This record gives sequence, structure tokens and C-alpha cells, in this order.
Amino acid sequence: MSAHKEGDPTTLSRLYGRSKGKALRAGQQELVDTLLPQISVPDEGPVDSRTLFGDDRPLHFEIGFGGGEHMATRADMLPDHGFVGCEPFVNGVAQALVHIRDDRLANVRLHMGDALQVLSRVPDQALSFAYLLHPDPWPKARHAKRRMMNDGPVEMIASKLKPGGEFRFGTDHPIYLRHALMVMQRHTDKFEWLCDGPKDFLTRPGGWPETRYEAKARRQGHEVWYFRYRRK
Ligand SMILES: C[S@@+](CC[C@H](N)C(=O)[O-])C[C@H]1O[C@@H](n2cnc3c(N)ncnc32)[C@H](O)[C@@H]1O
Repeated sequence: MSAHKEGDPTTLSRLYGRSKGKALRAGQQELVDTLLPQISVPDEGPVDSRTLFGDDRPLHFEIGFGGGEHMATRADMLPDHGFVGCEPFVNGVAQALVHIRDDRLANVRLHMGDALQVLSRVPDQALSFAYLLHPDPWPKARHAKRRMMNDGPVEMIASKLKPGGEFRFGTDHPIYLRHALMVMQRHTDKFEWLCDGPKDFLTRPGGWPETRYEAKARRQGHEVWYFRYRRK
């Protein structure tokens, strides 16, 4: 029997891939040492706008931000909103910190680690947006329960979103796409698919900045699929 309770959102944290890659450049290491502690999500307590930003601004939550391009661009577009980004990979966190410093973003908080541990501390109905962009595909069927798009995480996202809040999901992976559609089909009581036409999901919607992974997928000639779901 597996030691992991796969698919359980509280144990997915043990299953993500590498958290270290290339050695950080000196400037990146300095940002990790100095800026990251200033804008990290606190280790305890509720994760909401009042605790993080001192007011009731709309709150966005990004799971696995990679290099942080999408999060930083959205935060720049919406300076009166608050953003929480989670990513276990230190090189990605360092890249996000460069964006946050260069763009002088005061409305972003980071967690270097598992998104679901932080999401579990978000009060119900506290989020306006949740983003899951190009999650790790875990393409083998026997690893399907490790995918972030599964009933446990999707139910958690649903409970944290306000009615009318939006869940955005993107992938270029055909197996993941099929899996995700089946999962979301089980949660039509909670989510309405915002689809403007038969090929709507082939075009990146406005206000959805390109991610690094998405750009790479396009360079490789892959089709990319974009999904927006409104919390009922
Ligand atoms: C394929 S990459 C995509 C990164 C980014 N969203 C993009 O589109 O460029 C998937 C990311 O999810 C992160 N990840 C995996 N498991 C995670 C977890 N439990 N919590 C937060 N991030 C996670 C990985 O470290 C990786 O950076």
C-alpha cells in the first residue's frame, strides 16, 4: 500500500517535484534572504486580505506560480487587489521576487512551499480568484491522484471562493485536459463553466497574462486550453 494518501489535499505537499534547481545568482539569493521574509505569508493564522493587507481588498490565490510572470502581471494590473502566490521551487520564488522588486509590487504575498497547506488556512468565501496554470501533469495513469486537479483540491478551491468568484485553469497537456474536464464535470453544482462559444477555450482570455510554461508549450507547437469557471 502507498505511504501517501494520494489525492488527499493535505498530503499532496509531499508529492510535488523538485524544489531546488540551478544555484541562485548572488542577487537572487539576496532577495530570498531579505525581501522574501518581508512578504511571506505568516506561518499561522487566517490567510485573508485583512490579515495580509490590512483591508478588505479582493484576494487572488495562485497555485504553483512557476517564475511568477502571471502573478506579477496581474498584481501590476490590479494594484488595489491582493495576491497570494505559492511555489515550492526556490528558483521560481527567486524569479518572482525579481518581478516584485522591479515592478515595485506592494500587493503580493508569497509562500515557498505547498499551496494547499496555505489554501486550507484561507477562510471560506475569502477569495475572488484562484489560478491553477499548467499544473504538473503526472501523465502516468497510476499517478493520476497526484494531479492538483482532483476532487479534494477542487472542493477546497470551491469552498474558498466567494459566490461569483472565478477559478482559472490552463493546460497544454491532452491527458490532463481530459482528466480535468472529468473532475470539473463532477462539480457542476459548484462551478459554472464560462464559455462564450465552441472554440472559446482555445484563445487566452483578456486579463490572463501568459505564463512561462505556456510560452514554452506554444514554442513547441502545442495547443493550449484555457478554462474559466464561476463559483455558483
Ligand atoms: C509545470 S509548472 C507551471 C508553472 C507556472 N504556473 C507556469 O505556467 O509557468 C507547475 C508548477 O507547480 C508547482 N507545484 C507543484 N506542486 C505544488 C504544490 N503542492 N503547491 C504549489 N506549487 C506546486 C511546481 O513547483 C511547478 O513550478
